[in-house]
Amino acid sequence: MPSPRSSPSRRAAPVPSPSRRAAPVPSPSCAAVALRSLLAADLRVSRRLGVCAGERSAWGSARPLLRLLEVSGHGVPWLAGTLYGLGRSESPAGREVLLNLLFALVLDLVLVAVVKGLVRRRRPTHNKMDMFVTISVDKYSFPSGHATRAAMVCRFVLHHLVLAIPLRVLVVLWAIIVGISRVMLGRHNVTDVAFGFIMGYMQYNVVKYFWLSPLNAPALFGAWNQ
Ligand SMILES: CC(C)=CCC/C(C)=C/COP(=O)(O)O
Repeated sequence: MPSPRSSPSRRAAPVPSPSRRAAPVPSPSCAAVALRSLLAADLRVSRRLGVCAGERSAWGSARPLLRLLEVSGHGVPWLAGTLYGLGRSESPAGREVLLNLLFALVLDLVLVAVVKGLVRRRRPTHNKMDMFVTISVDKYSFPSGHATRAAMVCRFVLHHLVLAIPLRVLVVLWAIIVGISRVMLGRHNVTDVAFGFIMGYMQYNVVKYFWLSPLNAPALFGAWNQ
């Protein structure tokens, strides 16, 4: 006996009333598709370029050298060196430059922490978290703090130090290599470093705009010059 359930009339799907039909899924915008493709390509390329991500990686033997570069662009040596220079400086002009460099370095740390905290992009999965002195937001990778610092310091040094051409070239090369090494070490994706360079470059404009001098911060410089 066929069960009543299998009768064709009972199995026909009910036609939903117009008000109960599922809402159409909005198709992603062109910008969203482009962004998703860019990020997917970024992850793929960055993984390939992470050739020093571990001792056993393709270029693992170069890792100690790249970690040295990592320290050269780290906030601690830059802050410590600037404070030391400020303590030793005997010329008002030198003190002015170093005080503004200190302001630039602190501004960089704050802005990078804010953006990292907002974006919360995780570091690449192939990164080994064995970095020299980090703060809590450094578990995030966007933007690269080394890239922002390198670009900003590079502009700062080129504007305020009188250097021979070979040294100027060396400063620019250092900034570029610090950025590239972040991807090779597996610390960052390419877009973290690219955005970091742009952000650091623009941060220098902020430092230039708010340049501290005896004219606009007489109390600061007056206290120092006594
Ligand atoms: C603790 C201090 C003073 C600075 C932290 C510097 C640091 C670890 C930045 C992270 O750089 P990346 O974003 O390039 O990995």
